[in-house]
Amino acid sequence: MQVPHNPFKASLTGDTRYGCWAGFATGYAGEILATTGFDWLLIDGEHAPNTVPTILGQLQAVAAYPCAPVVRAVSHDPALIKQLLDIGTQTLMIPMVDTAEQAAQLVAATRYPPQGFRGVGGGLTRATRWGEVEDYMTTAHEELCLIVQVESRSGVDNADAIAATPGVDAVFVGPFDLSTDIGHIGNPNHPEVQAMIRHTLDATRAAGKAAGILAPVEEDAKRYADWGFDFIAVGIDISLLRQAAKETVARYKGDK
Ligand SMILES: O=C(O)C(=O)C[C@H](O)[C@@H](O)CO
Repeated sequence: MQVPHNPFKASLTGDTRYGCWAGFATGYAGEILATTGFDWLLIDGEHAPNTVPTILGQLQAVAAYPCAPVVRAVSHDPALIKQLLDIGTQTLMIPMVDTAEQAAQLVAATRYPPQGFRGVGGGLTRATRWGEVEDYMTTAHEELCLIVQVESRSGVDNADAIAATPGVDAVFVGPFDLSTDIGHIGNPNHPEVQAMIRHTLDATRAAGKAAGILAPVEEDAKRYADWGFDFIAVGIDISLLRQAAKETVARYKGDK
């Protein structure tokens, strides 16, 4: 058996890929989303109540569908990264990357020696399909996609070097953290934030890498698509459910 193909990595640039944030932390909800036509799903280990076993369940639940799972870790911890890769994560997103040195460390955490320092799980892991992928250790990196999040003033200042780091496949702007970091709390549309988002996009594309962003408001998502963002999360499952529930109840009970 060969290491599974990663269609998300293969299609990083080209047509804009539309995704949804998956925050319910269950395979059942993830599987529903995977059947709706989104190109990718963000299984959120940063702000949703996920653990390694709940993320595993979601990877298994969506595996049958043409909807690529992207797993976001809660930290830069190499031990956690090792576990996420071992359960079969092939597209990994890491939040709060501020420097090229951090980016290089993250790449190293995803690579076996001598390129990095990932520990060997071998036949114990879903990543190797319990040993069936015999050349996993020499081929895993080819199908692994590392996305780093730029979401602070220092990250934007260092965006060129972060994006150019070998082994970084894409940069994902976190507009809410970025706006908050620079003092425009929760206001990604402030002109200063918009200029920083545009700068990060330009730096990423100049490095030949793909750029992504979260944009749950349609007008914003369309603007970012026009700017050239390659992958955009246009929905958040929890907000979608809440909004639909509120609209439904309002139809019967009014806005009381
Ligand atoms: O800063 C951002 O924007 C993100 O990184 C996304 C948020 O963390 C997400 O949880 C939605 O608020």
